[in-house]
Amino acid sequence: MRLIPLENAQEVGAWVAQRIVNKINQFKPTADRPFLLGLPTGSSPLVMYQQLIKQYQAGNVSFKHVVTFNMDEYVGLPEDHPQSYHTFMYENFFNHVDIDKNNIHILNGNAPDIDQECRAYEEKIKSYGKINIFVGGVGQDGHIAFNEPGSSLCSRTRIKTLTEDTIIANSRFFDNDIKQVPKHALTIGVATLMDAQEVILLVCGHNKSLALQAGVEGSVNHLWTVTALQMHPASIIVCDEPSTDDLKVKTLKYFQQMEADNLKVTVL
Ligand SMILES: N[C@@H]1[C@@H](O)[C@H](O)[C@@H](COP(=O)(O)O)O[C@@H]1O
Repeated sequence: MRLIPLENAQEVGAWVAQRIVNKINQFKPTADRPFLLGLPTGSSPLVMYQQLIKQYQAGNVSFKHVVTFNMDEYVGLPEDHPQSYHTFMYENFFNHVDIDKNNIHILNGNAPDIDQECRAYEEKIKSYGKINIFVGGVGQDGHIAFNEPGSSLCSRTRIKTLTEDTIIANSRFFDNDIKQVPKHALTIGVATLMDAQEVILLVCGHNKSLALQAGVEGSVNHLWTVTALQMHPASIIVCDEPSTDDLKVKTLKYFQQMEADNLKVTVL
C-alpha cells in the first residue's frame, strides 16, 4: 500500500485527478479497448471531479473511450432525486465531459429484481475485463463503498442495510433528518473492488482519522473494510493533513520520506 500525505483536500483531489489523467493518456483508449474507471460519490471526490473537468476543458484528457462503473446507489430513491448517486454523478461530472452516456454504469436501486441487478452488474464488469482504476472514499467507520462494518471481505455486489452511523453521517444531505435517509443501498463488494488493477482512496478531514489509522496501521479486519486494501497489490491512499491525526508520527514520517518525490501537486 502507498500513502500519499498531502496538505489539504484541494491537493488530494488534484493529485488523484492528475493520476487518472496520466493513466488514461498512457493507456490510449479506443472504442474497442476502453479505459475502465470505477467511481465514488460523497464529499471526498468533489475536488477530484472539478479537477477532472478542468483537465478536460484544458484539452488534457478525453473521456470518450472511458467506461465507468459507480460503487453504489441507494435503494428506493427515485433516480432523479437530488440526493441519488445518479443525480450526483451527472451534476458533478458526467454532464461536463465528453463521456458517451452508453459507457456509464450505475446500479439501479429501483430494479424490480435486486439480486438479478447485482449479478448483472458483476457480469457487466467481467465482460469488459479488469477495472483499470477504482477510486473510492471511506466512511468514518472505515467502510468502503457501502461495505459496512462486518461485511465479508470476499463480498460481491449486493444489497446492504446501512448502519446507524452511516445513516447519521449521510443525513447531512437529507435536511439532517435521519428518517429521510434510505435504509438500504446496492454496493459493489469488497472483492469487486479488490479485482481492480489499482485502487485509490481519497481520505480527508479529522473525522476520517480513525478510519485512516485502521486502514494503514490496523490489522485486516472485516469491521474496518478499508483494511482489505492491505491485501491489494496496488492500492494508494491519498490523504490530507487533518486525517492523519491518529497515525503514529513514525508511520507518517515513513511515507513522507518514501513519497517525497511524489508530493508536488498542481491545483488547476
Ligand atoms: N457510500 C458512500 C461511500 O462511498 C463514501 O466513501 C462515504 C464517505 O463519504 P464522504 O466522502 O462524503 O465523507 O459515504 C458513503 O457512505
